[in-house]
Amino acid sequence: MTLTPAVAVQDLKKTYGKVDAVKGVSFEVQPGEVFGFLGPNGAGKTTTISMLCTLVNPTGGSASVAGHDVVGARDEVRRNIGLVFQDPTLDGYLSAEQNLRFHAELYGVPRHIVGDRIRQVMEMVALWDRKDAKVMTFSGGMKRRLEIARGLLHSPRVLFLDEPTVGLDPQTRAAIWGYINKLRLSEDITIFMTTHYMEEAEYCDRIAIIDHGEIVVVDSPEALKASVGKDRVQIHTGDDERAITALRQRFGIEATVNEGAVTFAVAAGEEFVPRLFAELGQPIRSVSVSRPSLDDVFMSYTGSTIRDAEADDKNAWMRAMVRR
Ligand SMILES: Nc1ncnc2c1ncn2[C@@H]1O[C@H](COP(=O)(O)OP(=O)(O)OP(=O)(O)O)[C@@H](O)[C@H]1O
Repeated sequence: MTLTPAVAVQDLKKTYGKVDAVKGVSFEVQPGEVFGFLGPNGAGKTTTISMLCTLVNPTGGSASVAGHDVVGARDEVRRNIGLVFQDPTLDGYLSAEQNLRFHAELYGVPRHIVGDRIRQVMEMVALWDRKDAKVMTFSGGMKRRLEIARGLLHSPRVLFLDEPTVGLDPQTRAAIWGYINKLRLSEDITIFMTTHYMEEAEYCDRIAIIDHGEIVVVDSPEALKASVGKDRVQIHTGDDERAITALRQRFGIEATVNEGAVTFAVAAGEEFVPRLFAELGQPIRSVSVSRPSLDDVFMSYTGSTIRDAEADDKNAWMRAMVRR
């Protein structure tokens, strides 16, 4: 038996005037998966998620969510999805519980189960003891947790999270991920999320790397890291310039100075270290070898780091502003 994919996307496109925000992406998400879109600001993540949630009309291609077409069956799609977007849409003057009741009514959650369901989702994000407090008194992290609870209230098949932890401190981000992981165990749900944080992409079953409106590669974080095929070696030396020249001349390796250490990529890093000590001809004070990170994956598939890609996007935007 083949299951209907939770999300199926075929050559999906979105053009805003002259900007090709999404240039024909195709992928499938299986039921129960946590699937992430990883890419720098401006890569087209929000535009894609907005098309899947029926908030933006595609320019071309097709997509279905929980088996329903995002253009032809918008109401069915909406009934089957939960949304947590970057900008909070809670009513600060209402209590946490009132916000959820309002949403339950909007989504037609049957009256006789609303009370229990509200308690269940609020307990999941550890907010039940704050149910009567006005949302305006909540911290950013509490609001995001409440939004996740609200997104789950009507038991959606697919939960869409657009940058669920952006702007939150590391501790709160870790807590949000704790809730998301708990959620996978307790609810029969598929999670589709976007992020530009490498550490977050690690939590996903599979990720699609998206850059300039195109999917560059889709796979599990482990498989992607293995595909880079090289380890990262960092050495502390007495003279970085000389070490870099020696690496180039003796091994044909291009190294750079990164985080205060001479850094380069090489296959089977641990086996390379003894050769390095024997043949470099320069004093080495310390050495570390690490497996490739998702940063290295992004770099190897796109040719730049995610931070540099974001800086370029910001610069392009600033140039456009200056030209106006
Ligand atoms: N409503 C719009 N009108 C015009 N251009 C848009 C609109 N929405 C997005 N864009 C452009 O489409 C491109 C993709 O934007 P999108 O918001 O999807 O990227 P993103 O990867 O989600 O980045 P971020 O994380 O910053 O939201 C960008 O160049 C953006 O300026």
